[in-house]
Amino acid sequence: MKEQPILEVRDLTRRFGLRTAVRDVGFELWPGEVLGIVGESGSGKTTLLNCVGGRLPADDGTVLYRTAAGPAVDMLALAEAKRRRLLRTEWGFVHQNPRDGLRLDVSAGGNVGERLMALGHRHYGNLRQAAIDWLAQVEIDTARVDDAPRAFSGGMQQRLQIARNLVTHPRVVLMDEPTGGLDVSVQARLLDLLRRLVRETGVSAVIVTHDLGVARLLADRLLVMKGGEVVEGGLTDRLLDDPHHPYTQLLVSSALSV
Ligand SMILES: Nc1ncnc2c1ncn2[C@@H]1O[C@H](COP(=O)(O)OP(=O)(O)OP(=O)(O)O)[C@@H](O)[C@H]1O
Repeated sequence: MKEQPILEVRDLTRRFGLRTAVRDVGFELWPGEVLGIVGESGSGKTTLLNCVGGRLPADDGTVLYRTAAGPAVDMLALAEAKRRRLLRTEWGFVHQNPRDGLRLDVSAGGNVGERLMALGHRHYGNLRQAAIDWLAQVEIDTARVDDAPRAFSGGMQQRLQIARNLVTHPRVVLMDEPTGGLDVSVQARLLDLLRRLVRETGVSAVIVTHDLGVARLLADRLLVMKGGEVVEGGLTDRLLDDPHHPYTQLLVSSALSV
């Protein structure tokens, strides 16, 4: 059977009052692909991601998702309960600030295990073992399994948020500046980890970042946004080595000069 995109976004538009934050944006995400969305601050990246991930209503457009069961559904037109169930069982969302994606007063193990519980897993020993396995995967000392993430460093919290998202084996993960707000050395380690995990799990991912270095390391393909619109898209190496649109040329040359 011919491979089909797992996600097809078409003509997505979102306005805030008179300002159009995202205008007629479309893209496809293929199975196992990492798509990076880059652009300067205010270009609409986060708004786009939030609309695709059901965190913000869109004014227009479709988000066609090919479900694990087979049929494609428009996530924006689904009944709320169905949409929530799919988001919980087949999607993940990694926030820039791990505090937005974790329960800070619940133990690290609980943060990972409760996602499995939400899918109906009940066996305590298995939940705990899965949590321990995932802490190890994201390089958190498993002796910290009972500690609350409030006491973790920013890098550890972010790795825990990633474990919490991946433990359920989602098919699509959306990430908003996953390495933003971290020290450069912590960022580098997290980037290596993310790169390994997306390869090993084969998850399809959309990653919003303003950092072209992050985009180059993680993304197979890039979309460049400016003023709410996509101005250029293409394979990461081609796009960064030979940008066609003047705005992309500016982004690339200013990233090289810092
Ligand atoms: N809740 C909101 N209310 C009003 N305007 C908003 C809101 N959220 C975003 N905007 C506007 O929409 C536009 C796109 O913002 P968005 O946050 O999506 O950009 P971004 O590319 O993600 O930027 P950043 O990297 O700084 O987060 C901006 O002009 C912003 O001011």
